[in-house]
Amino acid sequence: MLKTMRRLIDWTGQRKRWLYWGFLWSFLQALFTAMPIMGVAYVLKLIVDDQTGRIELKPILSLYLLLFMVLMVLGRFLFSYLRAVFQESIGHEVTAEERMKIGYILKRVSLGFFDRISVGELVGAVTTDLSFVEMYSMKMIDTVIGGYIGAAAMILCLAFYSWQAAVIALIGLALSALALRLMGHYSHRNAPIHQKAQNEIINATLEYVRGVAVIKAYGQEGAAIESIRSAYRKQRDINIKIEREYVPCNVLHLFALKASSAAVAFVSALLAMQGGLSVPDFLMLAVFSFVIFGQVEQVNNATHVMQIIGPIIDKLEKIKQAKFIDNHGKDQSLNNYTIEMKNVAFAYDKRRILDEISFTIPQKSTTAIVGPSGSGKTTICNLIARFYDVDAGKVTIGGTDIRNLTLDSLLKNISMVFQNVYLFHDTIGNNIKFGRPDATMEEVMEAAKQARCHEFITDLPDGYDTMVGEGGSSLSGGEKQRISIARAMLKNAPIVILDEATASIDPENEQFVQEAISALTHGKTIIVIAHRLATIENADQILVLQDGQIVQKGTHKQLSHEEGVYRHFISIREKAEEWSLG
Ligand SMILES: Nc1ncnc2c1ncn2[C@@H]1O[C@H](COP(=O)(O)OP(=O)(O)OP(=O)(O)O)[C@@H](O)[C@H]1O
Repeated sequence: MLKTMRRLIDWTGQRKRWLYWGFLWSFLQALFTAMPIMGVAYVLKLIVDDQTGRIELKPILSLYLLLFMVLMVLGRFLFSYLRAVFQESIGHEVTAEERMKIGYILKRVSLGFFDRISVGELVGAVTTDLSFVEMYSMKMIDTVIGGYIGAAAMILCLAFYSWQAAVIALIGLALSALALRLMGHYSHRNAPIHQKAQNEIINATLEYVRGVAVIKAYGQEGAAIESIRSAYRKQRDINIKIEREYVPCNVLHLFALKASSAAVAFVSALLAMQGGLSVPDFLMLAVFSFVIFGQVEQVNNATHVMQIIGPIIDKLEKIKQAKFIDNHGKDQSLNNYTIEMKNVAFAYDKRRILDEISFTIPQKSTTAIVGPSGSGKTTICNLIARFYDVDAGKVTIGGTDIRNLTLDSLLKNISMVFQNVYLFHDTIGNNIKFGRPDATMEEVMEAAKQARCHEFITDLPDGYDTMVGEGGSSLSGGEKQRISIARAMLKNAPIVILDEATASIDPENEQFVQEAISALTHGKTIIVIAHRLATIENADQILVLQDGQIVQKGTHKQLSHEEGVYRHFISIREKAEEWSLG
């Protein structure tokens, strides 16, 4: 627990000194809790002395007492307020920064990072995990450190009247610490299992929601729900196990403190009976024995929570240690957009996908990439946009190795239109604006007009303010495609990478989409994963990929006269297009 607390304190970074100030306020708060008790005992002593005729009390004393009490109460509330102000905002501030840091990191890592970490783990980290830390971290630090500081202040006051009572209180604290250590040991063992079960729940739920159409179509609700149920069962089991181990340790911890409180009261009574302690002092120690461990009693929760927070911090550290793909890049402007791949090799993990790939795409020309499914067409595009780094060889734009650019300075030159369009759960206007956030509404509409989607947008009841379902679920394939083209039009980057997804679009929509694409690509350097014969035939260059290698390169005219994959591919396409026309 102490290790996790130290990590949490370090985690607060620059705000660490606020925490330390908070500890000082906790100490003063405890003193201002103890002092009224001591004050009352003192006054009691005076009253007894007065009644036994040893002294004569002056009436003004009651006024002093009242003033003292009011001051103590005010002081206590003031320090409690200061402690809360100094400590409690830290958690919110640090987690907000942490979320932004993670967002920034995710923007700059390679896509391979997302293959190594599950969506559930990532979503869990920025939602439930960080919220947990936000809610509990500072409270728990305050409970533990504030609790022990408070107890130390009270024991100090006890020692002033009876060293025996102080020693007993210390023994009680030590025994409770032992029980807490045992609790920490169990929690430490269970926390990663708890975390894993939580990630499984998020993964299973996301999987279910994403695949709900397929699940319904195949009538497999039962099987899909089963994986969610199994995740919930695992979490239930680990929670029960945690509770079972927690309860005995907790009982031991509370017993040690309560027994020590009772022993303080008992020893004080003995001392009073033997004349070693006045009656008012005895009464005061008895009151102390009830309040001394007030906050320490709650440290049991902190021990448990700290053990959950430990693996969360591990996970956040793991995400934060992700290497930025553009660590060595510089912000540079490009003025030539000729793309070149030289002897490029690439593998996902260990599976080699591309080998010895070399080609040049002169600026303002169109290059079509064709090849069988899985041959690596999308992978080539991903390497040009530096979603991944090449394993060998290099990719240059305008003669500059793209590894020498920051991602921002590279990607501002590239517009991408993907086969699987993703639209955000936001208005249509904002989805288009994503291409250039500072664009005016007029510019958004102009891009939409060129992308042939203005009309259908204005036909919607809320026009550009129409909310799009997550992933674009409330629009047709062709509509989504045109909105994504409008987004790219607004960006107006000199290089356009296009996954020409025509298969899922009906002929009427296809014509609109083609018109939109022509408007987008006019005068740009274009790389297109081509499916339509017209695109392939009109390209300035065709790259034919097979088994991760470029097996043919040239214009349609040149390649049609060569024996090889291209001729075969074209004949299949011709048949397919005849079919779709027929
Ligand atoms: N993130 C990934 N991790 C591991 N393997 C991947 C990943 N993405 C793609 N692959 C594999 O790499 C190979 C090439 O994929 P790629 O998407 O580049 O092919 P493609 O030619 O564009 O295919 P299609 O025409 O079907 O879209 C495929 O075998 C695919 O399974």
